[in-house]
Amino acid sequence: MDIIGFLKSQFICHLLICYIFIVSGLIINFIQLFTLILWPINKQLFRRINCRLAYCISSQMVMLLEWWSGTDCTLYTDPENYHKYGKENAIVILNHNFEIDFLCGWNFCERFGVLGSSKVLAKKELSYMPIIGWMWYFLEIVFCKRKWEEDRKTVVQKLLNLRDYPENFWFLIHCEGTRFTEQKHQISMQVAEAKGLPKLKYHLLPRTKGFAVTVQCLRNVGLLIPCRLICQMIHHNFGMILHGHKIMREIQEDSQECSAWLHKLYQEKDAFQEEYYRTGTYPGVPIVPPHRPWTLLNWLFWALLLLYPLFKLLINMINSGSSLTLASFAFVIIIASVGVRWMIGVTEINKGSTYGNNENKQK
Ligand SMILES: CC/C=C\C/C=C\C/C=C\C/C=C\C/C=C\C/C=C\CCC(=O)SCCNC(=O)CCNC(=O)[C@H](O)C(C)(C)COP(=O)(O)OP(=O)(O)OC[C@H]1O[C@@H](n2cnc3c(N)ncnc32)[C@H](O)[C@@H]1OP(=O)(O)O
Ligand SMILES: CCCCCCCCCCCCCCCCCC(=O)OC[C@@H](O)COP(=O)(O)O
Repeated sequence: MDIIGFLKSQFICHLLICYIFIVSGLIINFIQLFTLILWPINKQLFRRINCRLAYCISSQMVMLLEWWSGTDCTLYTDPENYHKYGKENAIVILNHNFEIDFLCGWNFCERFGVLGSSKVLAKKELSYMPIIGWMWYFLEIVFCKRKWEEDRKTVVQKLLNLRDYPENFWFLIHCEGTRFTEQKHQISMQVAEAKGLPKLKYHLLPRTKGFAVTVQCLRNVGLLIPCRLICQMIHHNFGMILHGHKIMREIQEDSQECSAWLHKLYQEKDAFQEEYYRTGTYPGVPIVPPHRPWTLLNWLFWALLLLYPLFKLLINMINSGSSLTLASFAFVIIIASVGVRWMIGVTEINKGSTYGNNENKQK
């Protein structure tokens, strides 16, 4: 194993990366709190500043993926539309099968320059998560309880608020509403059968209401939705598929038409996945969008800023020889490790919600 490989496997390095993430994240959350003063005076400035502050947090996780783990994500796309990515607003429909699909999504956002402003229709529980969840509050992320009767008003209102957002953004919807498990798949296929829809082999049945209101709220109100970004993600090499072409004429505003369009799309996605397992490739031209240095530079900035006081503190503590101080320090590290472990747990499917498991019984 080379020296870099050795460092990557060391717990102490993981601890330091987490330290930088937590401390910088909390500092940024704190600054975000102060930016609220701007909201009544200059809303657009508030939004622009928060996009940059959010970038400082989310880009650290992207740095981990692209620089630390050395992962590249491949885009299978139509080269004609490639130049539009990041230059226009878009609704992104991404399948939700894996634990780090959000990180691969962020990776593409970074490479197309929309990471700071990226948005998602996310479950409400994520808004309580320290650092990322709190950061999302300032980005005007749309949260839902996944109970349509309760969500209808708030989701529509939040979407309408985004009409005059001053930065280009991608709005992500995982239409399945939950991550894939065998049990959820079986139940959702029962629903598909009851609705007379074709069965899907690799996807849960999409929920259509969130998508329909997103299309309704973000069209004809100043926002362009020119690209149809349909992402397919696979587990073992983070390959992705994406097709982009004009959407305006294709998606109807009527909810029923929207719903039919979405079901057809998932049937197409299922066929792409089947094709991938058969041939090892997706339709479209594979492109790896170029790296940008900013995620690494941002991380180095925070590392320099925060590691120096940490080491100084450590040296002072060791010199002081006080066992109480050392014990308190060890206690803080244990608490922080448990906190990070809990945050990572949020991404784990086996700790996921029961949404989609027992719905038939409830409804
Ligand atoms: C180049 C580009 C490439 C890549 C870039 C990719 C992405 C980058 C972009 C942005 C990144 C930004 C941020 C990402 C970072 C992190 C975020 C990651 C993840 C967070 C995501 C989540 O939290 S997912 C969970 C929350 N989101 C959703 O649920 C969205 C989808 N859901 C909906 O739209 C729902 O309709 C709803 C939530 C609005 C309402 O929920 P409710 O449960 O009330 O649903 P419905 O009323 O729709 O359900 C009832 C209908 O469904 C039928 N039914 C019943 N059981 C099932 C079942 N098991 N499966 C399917 N359908 C079922 C039922 O019959 C009802 O039918 P109707 O005919 O009445 O509709
Ligand atoms: C430099 C970085 C250092 C990293 C150390 C800290 C790691 C912290 C990791 C925090 C990750 C937070 C990202 C949250 C996004 C999770 C999205 C997600 O996967 O949500 C699930 C829902 O969609 C559906 O939920 P289920 O109904 O399946 O249940």
